Amino acid sequence: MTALFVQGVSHGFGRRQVLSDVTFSIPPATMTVLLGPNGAGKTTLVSLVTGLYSAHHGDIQVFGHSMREAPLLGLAKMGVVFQMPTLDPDLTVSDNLAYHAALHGLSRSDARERERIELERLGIPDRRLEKVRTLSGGLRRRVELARALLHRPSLLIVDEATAGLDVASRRLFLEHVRILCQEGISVLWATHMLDEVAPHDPLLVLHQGRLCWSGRAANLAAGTSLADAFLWLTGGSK
Ligand SMILES: Nc1ncnc2c1ncn2[C@@H]1O[C@H](COP(=O)(O)OP(=O)(O)OP(=O)(O)O)[C@@H](O)[C@H]1O
Repeated sequence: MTALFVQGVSHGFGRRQVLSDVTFSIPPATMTVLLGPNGAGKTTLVSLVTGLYSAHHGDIQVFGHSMREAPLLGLAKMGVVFQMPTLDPDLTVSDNLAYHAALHGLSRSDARERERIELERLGIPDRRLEKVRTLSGGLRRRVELARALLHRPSLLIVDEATAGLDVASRRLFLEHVRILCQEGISVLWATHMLDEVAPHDPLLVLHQGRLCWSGRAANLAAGTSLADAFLWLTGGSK
């Protein structure tokens, strides 16, 4: 079943049109990259998919659940790492995760077990009792990923989560997400960083609120570099 189906979505703020007739779908167990320059509309699209706003036009379905008609069913299937960090820095890692688990209706014992598994998976089992404020940016992002996975989502939305991380932390975070895909989770990865795209990734290029290309990244880069093709599509240069 299609993990995410976005059909004819348009949205704007006031008179400003930010997304125009965006249509795409995300197959199961792939990392689909939503690539676009600053201001292309990536975060607005993520906000619509995650139910923060309701799209003015069009339909969004998460595993067949309409985000307009049955948003709670869609959200139950979805984990999100937002562009802006949303952990409470004065709480411990464990308390941040427990709060999220409670929102998703997990029992305390289930939450504790899920926390153990996800912190272990992300290589930070020993940090659970530390306050988030004391962690590096890279570790905080990993905690946010652990939090997004607590309720066992089948679709993970990641919005420019590597911004501000050093090269090693960025690579590690991306590797963790790619492993999740191999384990069967579908991912929508929004970024403007070309080096985060792998040749086999399904790629969506967003420019000025319109999808201007979709297909395998390798096909876009065929005969040229991904950077040149991206700049050509988005009116940069080349
Ligand atoms: N709440 C809002 N009110 C008015 N305009 C907005 C709002 N949110 C976003 N915009 C505008 O919509 C456009 C798209 O913004 P958006 O943040 O979705 O792009 P983006 O691709 O995520 O950019 P970036 O890579 O810089 O985060 C921008 O011109 C932005 O100024």
